[in-house]
Parts: sequence; structure tokens; C-alpha cells
Amino acid sequence: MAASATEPDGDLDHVAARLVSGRLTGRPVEESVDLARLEKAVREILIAVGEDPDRDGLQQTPARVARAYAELLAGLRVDPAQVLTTTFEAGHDELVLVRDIDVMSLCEHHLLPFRGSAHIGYIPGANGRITGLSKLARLVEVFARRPQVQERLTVQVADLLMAQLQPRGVIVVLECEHMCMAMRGIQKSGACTITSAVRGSLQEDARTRAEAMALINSR
Ligand SMILES: Nc1nc2c(ncn2[C@@H]2O[C@H](COP(=O)(O)OP(=O)(O)OP(=O)(O)O)[C@@H](O)[C@H]2O)c(=O)[nH]1
Ligand SMILES: [Zn+2]
Repeated sequence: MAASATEPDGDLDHVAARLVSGRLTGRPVEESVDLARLEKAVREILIAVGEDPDRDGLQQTPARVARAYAELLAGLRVDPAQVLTTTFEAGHDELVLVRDIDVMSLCEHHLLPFRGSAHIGYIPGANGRITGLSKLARLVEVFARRPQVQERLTVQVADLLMAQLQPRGVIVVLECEHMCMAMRGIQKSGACTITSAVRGSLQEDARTRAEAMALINSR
């Protein structure tokens, strides 16, 4: 077994730290992710499919895959509530929309990637508070780096924004392609799954919602 399984990995700490703008809220990765166990499992997979995990080229693969999973699932170690702690007043009470945020996640059924775009809009609440635009992307990142289904990812982003920013309304739309539908199973590549979560005034007021959807769809 490679020694890297038990060595502290500064890079992985860094990945989790980056997710929350330098504030690492979880424990160090070597405490919260069992890298040695991950390595062992990957070695077992290689053996199970008829490979020789000791052949040249595969020797470091279990350690690499273990580190990759720790990185891909780093969101499990981050408290999403920490992402939106920076809010400020801007005297803006109309729609704020960030479109085309890159999303990469792992479907919890097959642990295969799904990727695409997130569009997040909100209307500031009576408190007049807005958040940094990058925080919306960070929020997606924290929830995406967990075993997910697209629907839950969409809802989690919308609900956290509603709870923490207390805006008048929120709209979250995700458009993703799932590798578990493209690379295996039904093998239909290019199929795009669209999910939405709409809250507050954006849910209640059809005109405002239509305006947000038009902006999301304008290219
Ligand atoms: N609703 C939803 N389904 C998903 C998501 N990611 C993957 N899936 C689906 O999860 C389902 C799992 O179905 P199962 O029948 O348990 O597994 P399976 O035999 O591998 O299914 P097939 O993919 O149809 O071969 C599949 O239909 C996947 O397309 C997601 O984010 N949302
Ligand atoms: Zn899947």
C-alpha cells in the first residue's frame, strides 16, 4: 500500500478551504476522509475487474483515486452556511441573476459525473442585503461536491439562499448532462436534464418568474 494513504495532504485541505473562501470549517482531510480505506477499496475494484493492481502504471492508481474522491467529495466537509456569511447592503431591490455557473457533481446512484450549468437569481429582501456574486458559485460548489441527485442539489441551493439571505424570492435552474446516461445503461449522450427550484415572490408572481426565465434563456 502506498505511503500516501496516511500522509497529511496539504493540497486537499486547500481544496476544501478554497470552497469557503479560505475559511475551512471541516476537520483536516486526513482526519475526515479515510484515504487508506479508499485506496484499499480501489485496489479491490481493480482486482475484481481482472486487473493487476501491482502492474506498472496501476501501482499508484489506488492512492490517486483516493485523493481524487476526497477532492470530488470535499463538499461533505464544508458547512454551506459558512459560504454566505459575507452580505452587504446595496440599495438594490430588483432581480440579481448569475447565469452559466459551471456545475460538476457525482450522481449518488453510480458515482459518475454529471455536469452543466447553474443559473441563480434572487430578489433582495426587506433587509436590502445582497451577497457577493462569487458566493453563489461557491454555494453550488459546496453542494455539488457531494454524492448528489440533480433535483436535491437544485433545492439545497435555493433553500439555503432563502434561509440565510432572506431575499424576497429565489430561482435556481440547473441544466446538466449525466454520464451515467451517456457512458453506460441507456447510453444517450447529449440529453440535458433541467431542474428548477423557485421560492418566495419568484414562485408567487408569474410575471417576475417569467422575467427571470427569459434572462436565463437569453443567449
Ligand atoms: N432523478 C434523478 N435520477 C438520476 C440522477 N442521476 C442519475 N439518475 C438515475 O438514477 C436511476 C437509477 O436507476 P436504477 O434502476 O436503480 O439503476 P440502473 O439499473 O443503473 O438504471 P439505468 O441507468 O436505467 O441502467 C437511473 O434512472 C439514472 O438515470 C439524478 O440526478 N436525478
Ligand atoms: Zn447515475
